[in-house]
Amino acid sequence: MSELQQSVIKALHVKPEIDPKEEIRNRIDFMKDYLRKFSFAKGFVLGISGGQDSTLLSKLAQLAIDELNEEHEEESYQFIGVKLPYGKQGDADDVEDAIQFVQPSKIFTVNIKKAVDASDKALHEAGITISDFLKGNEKARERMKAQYSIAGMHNCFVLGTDHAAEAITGFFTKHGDGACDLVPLEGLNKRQGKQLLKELGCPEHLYMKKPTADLEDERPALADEEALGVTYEEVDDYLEGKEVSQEAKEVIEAHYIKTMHKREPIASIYNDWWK
Ligand SMILES: Nc1ncnc2c1ncn2[C@@H]1O[C@H](COP(=O)(O)OP(=O)(O)OC[C@H]2O[C@@H]([n+]3cccc(C(=O)O)c3)[C@H](O)[C@@H]2O)[C@@H](O)[C@H]1O
Ligand SMILES: Nc1ncnc2c1ncn2[C@@H]1O[C@H](COP(=O)(O)OP(=O)(O)OP(=O)(O)O)[C@@H](O)[C@H]1O
Ligand SMILES: [Mg+2]
Repeated sequence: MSELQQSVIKALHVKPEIDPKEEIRNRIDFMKDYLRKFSFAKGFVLGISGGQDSTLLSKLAQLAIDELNEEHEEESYQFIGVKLPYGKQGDADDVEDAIQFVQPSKIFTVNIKKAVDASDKALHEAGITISDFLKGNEKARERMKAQYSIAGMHNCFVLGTDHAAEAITGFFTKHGDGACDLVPLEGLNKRQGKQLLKELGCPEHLYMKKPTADLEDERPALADEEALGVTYEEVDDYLEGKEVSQEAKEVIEAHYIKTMHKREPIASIYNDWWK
């Protein structure tokens, strides 16, 4: 294993093998401990997209909330799941299946289309016509705004689904889905996330579907693997310290280096990661 691969694995806290039950327990306990630490806090908010990561984290969050409510013998804590479609969502049925599986304490629906289109129009009027790709990042940031408003009104924290297989490629929108208060899935790769969902009894189709950011109008449901130019099998192998093809290694490491700014503290005269 190269020095870079070793340092990536260490920085992203990935284990070559996991005990799914233990990972579930530790991550639920982390969320419970965090809420106990801040007495004003009453729960968590997370967008439910119908994809693997938000299904997993929503389920863990709801389990944490259920345990806290049971321990306090009152229903004072809540997990708020948020549907955040841009217009009509292609995989809306999967959102309903995820909700059925999680049984969130509360659900809100915020359609982000009007806000994103208004922002697009305002920029256009200012002489800036954004690309479809950048409009995708606006969708992610609009979702972030809605989640923070809901969290602010309910004394809740915003959860983020970032995990090792996403962090390594920096495949998230800076200050969009990358903005959050807690990252309980940190350290897991994509196949380990699947192991946890299987252990939790999740319907298989929710974790066997192709991961997609689904941000672009012109390429709906574009598979992450196509956008990244590498498969999650290869990314996961790399993160577990296994051999991957030279081509995959180059693609992964190029993403890692290019997106360093998303994982490090914001550049300033008091840090030197960027030098
Ligand atoms: N070296 C550097 N130091 C400091 N800042 C740097 C920088 N390089 C770029 N930047 C800044 O970062 C910006 C680019 O970063 P960012 O705005 O994030 O945009 P960018 O990384 O270009 O795009 C986000 C990518 O994440 C994907 N994504 C987004 C959301 C969700 C998911 C998903 O899987 O669900 C995937 C999306 O499909 C796209 O491929 C630049 O405009 C610049 O402001
Ligand atoms: N349409 C949506 N509705 C609600 N939340 C969304 C939506 N799209 C994205 N999000 C939020 O942004 C996060 C990042 O999206 P991402 O695609 O990485 O995760 P996912 O959809 O849960 O899983 P997968 O990677 O398998 O597609 C989601 O976990 C979710 O919290
Ligand atoms: Mg998705």
